[in-house]
Amino acid sequence: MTFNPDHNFHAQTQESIEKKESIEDKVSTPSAEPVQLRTQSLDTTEGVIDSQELERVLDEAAIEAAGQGDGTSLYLWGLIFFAAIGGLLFGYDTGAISSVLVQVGNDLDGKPLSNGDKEFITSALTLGAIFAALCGGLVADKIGRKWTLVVCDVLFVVGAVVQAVAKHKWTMIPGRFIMGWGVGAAAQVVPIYIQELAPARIRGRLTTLNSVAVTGGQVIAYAIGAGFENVNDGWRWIIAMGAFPPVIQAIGIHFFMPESPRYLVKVDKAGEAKRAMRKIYPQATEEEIDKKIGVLQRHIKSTDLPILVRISKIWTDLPTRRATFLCSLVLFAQQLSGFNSLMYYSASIFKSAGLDNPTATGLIISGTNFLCTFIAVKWIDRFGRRKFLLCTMPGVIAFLVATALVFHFMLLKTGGQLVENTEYSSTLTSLMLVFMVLYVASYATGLGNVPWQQGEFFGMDTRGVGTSISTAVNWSGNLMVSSTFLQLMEKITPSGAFGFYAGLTLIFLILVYFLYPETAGISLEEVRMTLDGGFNVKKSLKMRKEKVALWKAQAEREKANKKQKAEYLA
Ligand SMILES: O[C@H]1[C@H](O)[C@@H](O)[C@H](O)[C@@H](O)[C@H]1O
Repeated sequence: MTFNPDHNFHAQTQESIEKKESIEDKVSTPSAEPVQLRTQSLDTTEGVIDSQELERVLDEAAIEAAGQGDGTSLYLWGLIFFAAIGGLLFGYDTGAISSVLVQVGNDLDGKPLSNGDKEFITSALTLGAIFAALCGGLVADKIGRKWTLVVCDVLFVVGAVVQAVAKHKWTMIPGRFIMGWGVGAAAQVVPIYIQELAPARIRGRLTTLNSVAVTGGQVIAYAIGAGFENVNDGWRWIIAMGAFPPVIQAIGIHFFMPESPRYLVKVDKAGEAKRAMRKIYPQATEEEIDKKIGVLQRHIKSTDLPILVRISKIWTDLPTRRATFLCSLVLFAQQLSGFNSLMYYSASIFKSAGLDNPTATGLIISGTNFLCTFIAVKWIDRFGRRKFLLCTMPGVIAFLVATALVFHFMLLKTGGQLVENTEYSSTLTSLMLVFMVLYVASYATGLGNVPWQQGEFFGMDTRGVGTSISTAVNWSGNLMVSSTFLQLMEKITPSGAFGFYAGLTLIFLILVYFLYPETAGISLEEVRMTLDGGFNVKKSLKMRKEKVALWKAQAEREKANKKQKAEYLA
């Protein structure tokens, strides 16, 4: 048989068009039979189908057929940039506190802050964020994603101004509490907005951009903090600077950002949704846009249950209960591994340890966290979420223990406590820094990022409620660490505090090993099937193994095809 180099490509395109048409037929024909797709059947008539999966296939088919790259447009990137300012502010406002605490001196109430005051100020933001996480999703459903972001911007600005002009602790604390509402709501809404805009094929990757924005915001906060280290009232400027990005975002929202098409369809504004879609997908035909709107309408109809029903499903529907438990577990583990004790108080620790530029040194911590986030973003899908956690959590434990040991020897001469103005061994101080950096690197590649992939554990109808609960659990863990760390160091010494986090992380590692299934590369439908009847870790690993074998075979085939084509052309 003679080889026709174009044969495979025509066949593929034809196949994808056929696949797309057959799926679209099913979508627009309520009485149609279930479609056999990939490894599972999707019943569009009962609303069993996960529309993300369906959308993904539609996107893929449309893109493959039209040969249009990954389906993104400059406009879409612009939208994601403006939305990610919310993540940047989350990072900036949580990261800035580290330098603020060491620079505030006697500026509040004319006396230095006690450890309790520092913890109170820091955790006021976290407390606000817990409340906001619980109701951010509901507000976004009521007034839309775009206007919720505007509300966040207002909260960011008001919170920043109140803190920047504060003369008393009791002005500073409410200012941070208000800001916390902005942070918590933005943390909830930005990923939702990005997810609803992004083409399904790169949705996961675009969502992790939010993590990049958060950790990037923390680096910027540390860098600005270091810049203002020796400036009079510098801490007020550090906080005040957090008031500018929200203004830029609000302008972007006003002139540039459309409401999420999904939300528009939900509130019966299909015309506006179409206009938004046309801008987001300039390469799509009018027919494709109509089909996408059809998918959204059908899907919203099948998943738009009353809020009380959705909340009760978290408990009554067993796979959803397990999903909520698992997501809360790893998001709690993320916080109780103690990372934010460094994010919030590293400058205070470094100052007590006698380092000259504590905030600038802290940049190593936030910088490592930021850079290692990219490792997670790049490899998370290929390597697998479970594997990432199981490989990095032992590193977190080991380097926490190592840090605790170094502290133990370093602080022998001051009775185990960090005492300011003491000359500590420079070798041990450097070793402390090295182990802290390694600890942060292990944290950021696993625990810092993997738990935020939580959305894939839930069905569309419970995703909002389920992730609100687990996000609130995350902020609660954050509150526990931020409101106790300094006193914990006082009571059980720094070495005891880090050892304590190591012990907690070990317990979480054991739980992850026995309970956390692999979700990478498994379709959303399959993830839910995995949680049916138990946590089914083994089943999920088997499924993934089969998938990986399938991909490998496919990759081999593609390679052989390419080789054959190259040989033919030669
Ligand atoms: O994933 C993020 C990230 O690791 C941040 O650096 C940390 O401050 C947050 O608490 C966490 O949720």
